[in-house]
Amino acid sequence: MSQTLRDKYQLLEEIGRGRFGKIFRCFSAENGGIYAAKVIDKSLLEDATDRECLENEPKIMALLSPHPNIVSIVDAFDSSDESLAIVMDLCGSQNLYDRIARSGRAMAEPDAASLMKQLLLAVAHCHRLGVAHRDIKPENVFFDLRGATVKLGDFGSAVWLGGGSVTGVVGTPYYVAPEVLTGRDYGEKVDVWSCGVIIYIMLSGGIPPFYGDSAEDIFEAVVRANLRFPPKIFRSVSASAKDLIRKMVCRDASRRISAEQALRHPWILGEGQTSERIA
Ligand SMILES: Nc1ncnc2c1ncn2[C@@H]1O[C@H](COP(=O)(O)OP(=O)(O)OP(=O)(O)O)[C@@H](O)[C@H]1O
Repeated sequence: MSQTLRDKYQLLEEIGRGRFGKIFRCFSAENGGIYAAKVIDKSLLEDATDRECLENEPKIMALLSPHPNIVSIVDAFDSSDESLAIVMDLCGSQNLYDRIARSGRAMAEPDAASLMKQLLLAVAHCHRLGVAHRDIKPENVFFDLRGATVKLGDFGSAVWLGGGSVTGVVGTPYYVAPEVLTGRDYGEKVDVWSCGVIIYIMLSGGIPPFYGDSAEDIFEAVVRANLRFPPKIFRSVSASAKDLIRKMVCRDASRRISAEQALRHPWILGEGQTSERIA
């Protein structure tokens, strides 16, 4: 008989809930480690796409692990029709969304550049292995337990592209790239767009570049892709940061820079320390 989650791990308290399951802190008697266990109740998976995505999640995490800026998978248990459990790195309780929301003001450029560099290292690793995350947003950017290292998580929407492209609307309104919404084939550059939106939000103190009162209004603004830097908000933001955002939040995916190229941009290389402050 195959081993179950509870044979190997002691489940401790619940630390989070997703659409299909719960996250627990857990203890391994075998190595004394403390991890996070995501337990998915398969009966809650309504359609075939959800089922496919969730069954893909541990496979994609295994392909990407280990990487210092990605939540690594440690173990997985699949009881074919009841539940799926993923044991992974335990992250701190604050994600990037909480950090932005709690501070209530624009993040200093060196802090934003240091976080973005780590996120781009994770994204470039995914892309090198043919994986697009497809749901990069501050809520999925976790930190290690010390709160120092970025860990990209939640690969529930990720897809293996294998050098090709896919279709299908996946993602979260503020962060989704226009080519996802227009129904065309798209590739891994959708993640670069989302990272560019995150830089904008970090440097604006929480204001997204494309917004509206409903999901439809946000989608329309995304498809128009009219990127602006209101002087009231961006007056003290460096020209270098804006240049990088423009190159990442670029409507034409073929002209949009890659994650590798973004890592070589002066704002990232100089860790957000720019001498100029011209609009
Ligand atoms: N590795 C982890 N370490 C610590 N906490 C985690 C970890 N993974 C998830 N969590 C916590 O559990 C919550 C739910 O995570 P999960 O990835 O299942 O779902 P979600 O992204 O909210 O939902 P969805 O099911 O829509 O993808 C997170 O917001 C976070 O607070």
